[in-house]
Amino acid sequence: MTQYSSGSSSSSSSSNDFKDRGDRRTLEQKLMVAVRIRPLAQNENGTRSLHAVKNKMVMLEDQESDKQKRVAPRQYLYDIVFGEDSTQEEVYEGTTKNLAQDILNGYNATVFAYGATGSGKTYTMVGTSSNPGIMVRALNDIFLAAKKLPDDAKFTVTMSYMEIYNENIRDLLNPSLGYLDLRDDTRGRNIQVSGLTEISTNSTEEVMQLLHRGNKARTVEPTAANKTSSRSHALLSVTVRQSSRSTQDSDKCLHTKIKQGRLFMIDLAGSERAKQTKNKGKRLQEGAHINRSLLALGNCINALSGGARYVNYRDSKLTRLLKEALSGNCRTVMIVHVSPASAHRDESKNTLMYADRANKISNKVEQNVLDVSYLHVAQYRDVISDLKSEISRLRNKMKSDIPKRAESEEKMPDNTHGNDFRSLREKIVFAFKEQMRLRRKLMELDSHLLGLNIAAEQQHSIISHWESKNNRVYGKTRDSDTDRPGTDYQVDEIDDVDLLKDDLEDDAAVQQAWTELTEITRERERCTEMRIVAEKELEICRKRSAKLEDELPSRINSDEERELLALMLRVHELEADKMMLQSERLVKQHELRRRELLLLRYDRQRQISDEIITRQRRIMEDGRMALPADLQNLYALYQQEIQAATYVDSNLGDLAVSPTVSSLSRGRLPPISSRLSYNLSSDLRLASSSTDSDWDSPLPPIHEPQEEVEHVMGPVVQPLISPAALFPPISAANSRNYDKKLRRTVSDDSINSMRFAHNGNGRYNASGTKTDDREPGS
Ligand SMILES: Nc1ncnc2c1ncn2[C@@H]1O[C@H](COP(=O)(O)OP(=O)(O)OP(=O)(O)O)[C@@H](O)[C@H]1O
Repeated sequence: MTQYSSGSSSSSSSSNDFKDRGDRRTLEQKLMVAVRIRPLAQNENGTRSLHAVKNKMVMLEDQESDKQKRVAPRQYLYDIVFGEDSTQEEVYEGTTKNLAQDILNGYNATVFAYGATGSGKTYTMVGTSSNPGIMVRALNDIFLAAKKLPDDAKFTVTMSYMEIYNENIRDLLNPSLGYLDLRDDTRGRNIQVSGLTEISTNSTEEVMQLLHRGNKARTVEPTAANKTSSRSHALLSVTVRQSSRSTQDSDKCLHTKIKQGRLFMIDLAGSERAKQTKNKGKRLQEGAHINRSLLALGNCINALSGGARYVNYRDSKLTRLLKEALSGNCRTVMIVHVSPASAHRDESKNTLMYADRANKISNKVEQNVLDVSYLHVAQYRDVISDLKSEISRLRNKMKSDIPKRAESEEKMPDNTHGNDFRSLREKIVFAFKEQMRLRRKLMELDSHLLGLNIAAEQQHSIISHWESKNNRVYGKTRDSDTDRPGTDYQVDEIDDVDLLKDDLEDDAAVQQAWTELTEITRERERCTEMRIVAEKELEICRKRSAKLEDELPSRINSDEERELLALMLRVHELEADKMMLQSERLVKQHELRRRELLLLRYDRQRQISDEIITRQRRIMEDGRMALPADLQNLYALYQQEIQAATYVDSNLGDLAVSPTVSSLSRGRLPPISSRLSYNLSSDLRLASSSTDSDWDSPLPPIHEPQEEVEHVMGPVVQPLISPAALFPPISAANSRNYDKKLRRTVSDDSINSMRFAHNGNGRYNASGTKTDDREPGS
């Protein structure tokens, strides 16, 4: 299943607005419109109605009637205009060359050729063997650029090629599959062509052969307007995926950076007028389908250029597939083709106007970089793409070597052959099933390892929290071994037996976390060993499959057998699709867990910051220190933030008289606490201030935390696991009981909610239930 969602692209244009979002770069990208004017054909009588002016403008001559009225010729401005004598190389360099590099940098891009029938679209996109077009040149450049990548970067190119003919999708790399379904979710996103052949290769020659094969399979018919008129829209998709492994961190996790870019190259069928093409019957019906889908495309372009809030992409399969290119995360180049001949003036004018509207469309594009900080997530996609290559190799084997088959037919009596074929088929099915089992096992082990890494991080956070809390509150010093379980704290001064009891309980909590951590580490080692064994088994299985594949061509004896095998491969393909969906779900689940952990960390940091502010404030109030102006400004900003959050949180209706403004105008700051009423600031200062002084503090009152975690900064985004479940408020005056309560929560809820239950045998499973001892993937 091929996905046509989330894409992006970059641009070399300096006018683009790049924003850095951490690792990802986002930019506002205008749809680039290029115009190519094809040379006059021999049968066109030599008069021209349009020509290029200075690579940016097309001048459209008047009609005879306008000339008499002395109407000025129309001028159209575009990003770039190629005149009649432009070469294939110039067009490629001016429109697509930069995209090839962008794809390697993890951006998505689309180039599509638009124009009336016979205007030169296929010439630009496909070209001839002596003068290749954009598709071949772009693929060549992608492979050349990939060769320059560092050796440790893993690089794969996957391609698919399809056509939309009469609103039906056909696989050009495997036309025998018949019509394919287009699927998307209810909101029209994640568009997928089910069952489309995706071939993964690192060989330029193979890609060129595939492209040639696809072009030969395309529906092309002669019409009065064009001897080789394309009767379908052809869509070539090239996906480049790079993963580079970098440093290992203290947890021995591999950090993998994955960049994925996709280049979509589309040769649209030409818009046509029945009068000009003189089409009848089947040709006329094709023309109607072509025009309808181009009309849908035109409507989308109109809506987008006019800034419409709703754009209807659902009118044709073409627009559904182009949705991302037109309005999503994708850099898009539209190459508009026109004939200069006077006879085609009206069509050319329509096309130029169409292009003019498209000129106003812009997209937000983003680099597709996934920083995978956990072990092996990157392999999910590899697993699926390996499976798909396996299937497509088998398919190719089925088709090749027919002469050999004929020879073997003569040698073998009928029933021997039947048994032989059956046994081979069974062996292939078995080998494939075995591969699927092992790959699934690997995937599940990886997923389990990811979960263990997250659980380990969580335990580290718990340990670090309790330890820092003890050091801070009771001024204890730790000996050098406290990082390990079973270590005693050195207590300087203890005059309270209860405190000592609590200390011991804290210590027990830390110890428990350490115990959990040791078990997690043990489980991690066990899984890693299982993984190594599974990988070895898979390698053996793959070799066995390859041997069976080699035998295949000589064993197929009839079309029925071929069909049977094709059916079997289809089943395998669907299995692979299913596995892909499962793997994507796993990746999403892990991403969610990772974000939960991140939220917990941020919340912890925020609590520490609040504590620092509160303590510093106490010192300032006690010492009656004057506030420096810049700090006062910062407090004002802080106050505004809290109010904004409070407003959203509690839907406070009437904030007409802003306390911030009124308090600041009196040179004082309003209270910090969001729960405090604004017009009682002086009472509140008395109620919540840390001192009994009548000194009029310029600082906001201190907010005393209550039993539950108070969010001084206003409402926080709640992670799926409440931060309170992991970290108690540092500043809680009566935190001892609360701490005890939390400790229980830490060891039960947090782990449970991360869905890692500890079973009786000291093993963790990812299901969150105390079930049996089954190995992942078994
Ligand atoms: N720039 C060019 N230089 C030389 N020949 C060209 C050029 N553009 C187009 N041609 C020739 O014009 C004819 C029509 O071109 P082409 O088939 O590419 O048109 P098309 O727009 O793809 O038409 P259709 O929509 O009917 O498929 C072909 O014979 C092609 O070789």
